[in-house]
Amino acid sequence: MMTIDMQIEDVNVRSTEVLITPAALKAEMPLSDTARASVIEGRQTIRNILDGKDHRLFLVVGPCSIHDVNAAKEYAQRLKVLAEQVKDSLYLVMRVYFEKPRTTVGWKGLINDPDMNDSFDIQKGLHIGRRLLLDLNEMGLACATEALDPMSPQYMHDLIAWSAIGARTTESQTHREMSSGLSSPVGFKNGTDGGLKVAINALLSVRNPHSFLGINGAGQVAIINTNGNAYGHVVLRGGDGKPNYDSVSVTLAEKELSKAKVPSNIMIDCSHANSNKDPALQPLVMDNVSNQILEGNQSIVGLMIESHLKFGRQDIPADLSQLEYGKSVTDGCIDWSTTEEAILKMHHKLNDILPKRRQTV
Ligand SMILES: O=C[C@H](O)[C@H](O)COP(=O)(O)O
Ligand SMILES: C=C(OP(=O)(O)O)C(=O)O
Repeated sequence: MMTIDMQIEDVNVRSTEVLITPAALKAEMPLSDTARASVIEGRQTIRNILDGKDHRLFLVVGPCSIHDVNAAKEYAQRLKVLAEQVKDSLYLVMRVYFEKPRTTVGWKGLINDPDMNDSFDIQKGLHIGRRLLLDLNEMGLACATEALDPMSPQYMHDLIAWSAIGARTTESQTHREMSSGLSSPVGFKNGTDGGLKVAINALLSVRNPHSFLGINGAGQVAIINTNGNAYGHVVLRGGDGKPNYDSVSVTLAEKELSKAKVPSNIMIDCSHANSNKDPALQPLVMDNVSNQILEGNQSIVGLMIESHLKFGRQDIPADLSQLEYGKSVTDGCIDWSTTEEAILKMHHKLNDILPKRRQTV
């Protein structure tokens, strides 16, 4: 005889667990005056670059993902020194990615599984993430992240100067709605197939007010009513096995942005499909972008570089004591000395020309 399962709710839900509220996490780790100043300066500098009021390029540079706070802090100390050296031409923002969108499955980042052992201690992940962002901002480094889970900005966006919406979520209404309320500028990647239309549609959506379901600081389900975010821009990351950082692709992107009547602000992601996922190719992309600027490009405002202390990537071992310090556990990265060399080269190449371009005031 056929047995019928009468359960109609939570059929596929194993369990739920109540989390700390955003307000309680912030009360445990409040924004210090120094960190606040760093966030304000970071956001305003990037807005000024997007508005053509600051001649510099902004570079989002750092590990593909953060899994080890000590390595992230060591990286940050080096980046801070470099940022000072190149500050006349390049504004360096540290890539502090805690949430990884996966093509299928895999480790989803420090917030989701901080112990990297499928224990999914999100409560711990939120604490570690907020603490690290506070520490980095207190060092005077502006931080960038990918806004993936629509709830996590409530916990730490007050410490973020620039956000990305990734290639897998640029077309998602949920992510466009969330971005319309984010306090930082937001870069929308082109789709994984290389299509730019989804990112341009995102810009047209995100600049408008939205009302949607979310959580408030007290952790209550709420209607979130937003003003719209005027500081959206596209990020070219290549796709479908082809790059799109070259001057022809950039010119085509400019034409599409102009047709959509949105500002011609383009960021180039030197990694992902623009480097065919070979991190060693990223400095070549950086150099090509420098040459485009020397030859008169007016639309490129920033770059993204995946970089860590050590070159390459590693799989997460079952025995975590076997993890190699300072090496990515997601996409491959260039190492620190290559990063330093490539950024200094860009600075020396562009230092004279940048003050003469894009200035609106
Ligand atoms: O930047 C990171 C990865 O490209 C992205 O998270 C997808 O990774 P995956 O294809 O290894 O899942
Ligand atoms: C996931 C990322 O990129 P993309 O969305 O372009 O694949 C990333 O920058 O970490």
